[in-house]
Amino acid sequence: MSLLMGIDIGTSSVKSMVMDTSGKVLGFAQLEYDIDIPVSGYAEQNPEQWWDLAKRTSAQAIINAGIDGGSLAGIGFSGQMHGLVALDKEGQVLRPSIIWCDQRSIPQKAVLESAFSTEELGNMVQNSVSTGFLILSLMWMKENEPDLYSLIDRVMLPKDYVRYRLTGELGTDMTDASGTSAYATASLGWSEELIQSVGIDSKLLPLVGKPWEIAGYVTGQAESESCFLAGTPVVYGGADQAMQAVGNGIIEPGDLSVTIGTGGQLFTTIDQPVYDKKLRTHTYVHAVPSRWYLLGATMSAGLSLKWLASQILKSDDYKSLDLKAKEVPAGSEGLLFLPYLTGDRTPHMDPHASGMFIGLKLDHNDAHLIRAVLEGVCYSLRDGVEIIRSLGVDPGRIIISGGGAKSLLWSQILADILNRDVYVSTTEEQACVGAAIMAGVGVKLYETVEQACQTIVKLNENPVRPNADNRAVYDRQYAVYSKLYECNRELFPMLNTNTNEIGALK
Ligand SMILES: Nc1ncnc2c1ncn2[C@@H]1O[C@H](COP(=O)(O)OP(=O)(O)O)[C@@H](O)[C@H]1O
Ligand SMILES: O=C(CO)[C@@H](O)[C@H](O)COP(=O)(O)O
Repeated sequence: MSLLMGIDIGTSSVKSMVMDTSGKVLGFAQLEYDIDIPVSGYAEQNPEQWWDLAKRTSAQAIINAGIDGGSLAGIGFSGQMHGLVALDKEGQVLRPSIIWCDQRSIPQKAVLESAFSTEELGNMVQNSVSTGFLILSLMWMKENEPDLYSLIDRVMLPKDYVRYRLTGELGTDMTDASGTSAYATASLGWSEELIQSVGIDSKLLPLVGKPWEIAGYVTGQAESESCFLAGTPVVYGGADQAMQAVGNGIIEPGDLSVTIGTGGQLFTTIDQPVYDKKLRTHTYVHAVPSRWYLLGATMSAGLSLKWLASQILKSDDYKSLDLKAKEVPAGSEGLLFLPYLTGDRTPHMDPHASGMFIGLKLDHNDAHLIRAVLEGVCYSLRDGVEIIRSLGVDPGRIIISGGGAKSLLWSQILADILNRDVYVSTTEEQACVGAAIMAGVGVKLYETVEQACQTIVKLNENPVRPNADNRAVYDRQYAVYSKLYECNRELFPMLNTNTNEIGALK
C-alpha cells in the first residue's frame, strides 16, 4: 500500500499520523510533554524523549490504522523551529536541547547586535537574531560550557535529531536552517560572514537538504527499536510553520495562516525574499521551490492559556475554560493581557518583555482572566498582521490551525479582532499532513507539493465571521494594548530576576 507517515515534533507533544495519498487519515497518535525550566528564563527538552515519543506515537498510529510498518512508502518530519541539538562525534547528545523559547542568550544577542546593525543583519540573513535561536544558543554554549562545546561535532534542529536516530544520517533542511539566524535566507546558504564573526566553526553546522528530498532510509538498528521497516525512505521534512502551511495548502502568495499552537504564528507565502527592514517579522524559506514566507511570531499563544490553566486555575480542561470565557463580554470588561510570558518576538523582538494583566478590578474573576488571555494573544497576532500589511502584502483568506483552533470561541475572537473571516481546514493536524506530503513528494507518489495540496487540502467554506457588535470594543482595547509595551519597556528588564543576572543589565 502507498501510505505515508508524518511525524510532528512539537513543543507540547509529539504527533504521528498515517495518511493515504488522498489525504485520508488512517491513524493518529499524540503524546504530550513539558518544557523543562532548570533556571528561570531557560527552556530545554530532552532529544531522547522526542525519539522515544516518536517511536511510541508512530507505533500507536500504525496500530490505529490497522496496518504494519511495511505499508509505509515514506516518512516525513515537521518540527518546532530554532532550537539547538548538539552531538559529539559518536552521535551522542551532549546536553538537553536549548529550545526556541529559551532566553538565556540575551548577552550573546547583544554581542551580535553590537557587531552588526539592523541593516547589516538584514543584508546577511534577512532576519533579526533572537534568543533561543540555534546560533545564539551555540554562542552561549561556547562561552558558558566550553568543555562541552569543544566536544561538539555537529549541531542540528529538533526534528533532525529524530530523523538521525531513524536513518543514521546527519543534516537539516533549508526551512529549518533559515530559522537559525545563521542562514542567508535569500541566497540559500549558511552565512559564513555571520558565523565566523562570532567565532563559531562553520564545520559544526550540518548539510542542508530540501524538505522533500530523501535524507536516508530506516536503519536495521532503528527497525529493531521501532515499528518501522529497515529500508523505508525518510525525507528531510521541514520547520513546523512551513509544514503547517503546506498542510493548509498555503504554498502560493495570498492566504494567511494563523497558528495558535504553543507559540502563535502568522504565515504568508511570498515569491521574493522581501523582509521588514526593522526586522520585526521573519523571512524564511518555504517548503516549495522559489518560495519564502513572512512569519510573525507570538512567543506564548497556547502557552499563555496553558500557563493560566495549569499554574493558576489548576485545570487542564480547555472546554470548560472556554465555557467560562463565554460568560464575559468581548473586551473582558476592561481587563487586558500582554502575552509576553517568554519575552516577545513580533513586533518588539525583546526577550526582556514579560506578561501582564492590566485593568484588574474587584468584580473580575477567573472567567475574565481566561477571556483576557484569549484576547491578548489575538491582539499580539493583530500586531503581526499590521506589519505584514505595511510590507505591501495584503492577506487573502485567513486560515486558523493549531491546538487553539479547537476552540470556536478563540477563532471567533480572532475574527473579531482582525475584523476578517476566519477559515478552518477540514483536515486537522496540518503539520503532520505537511510532513506526510513531503514524504509523498520524495517517494514520487505526488509529482509536486502543489499537486499534493490540490488533492488533499479542503477548507470549510463556512468561515467564522466577525461580529460587528464587538468591533468598537476590540478596536478600543487594541489601542490601549498597543501602548502597553512602550509604556513598560524600561521596566521589564528590572523585573526579570534571572535574565537580569545574565542579561543586559549585568
Ligand atoms: N480545546 C482547546 N481549546 C483551546 N485551546 C486549546 C485546546 N486544545 C489545545 N489548546 C491549546 O493548544 C496548545 C497546543 O497546541 P498544539 O498546536 O497542539 O501544540 P504544539 O505547539 O505542540 O504544536 C495548548 O497549549 C493549548 O493552549
Ligand atoms: O518559534 C516558532 C516559529 O518561529 C514556532 O513555530 C516553534 O517552532 C514552535 O512551534 P509550536 O510548537 O508552537 O507549533
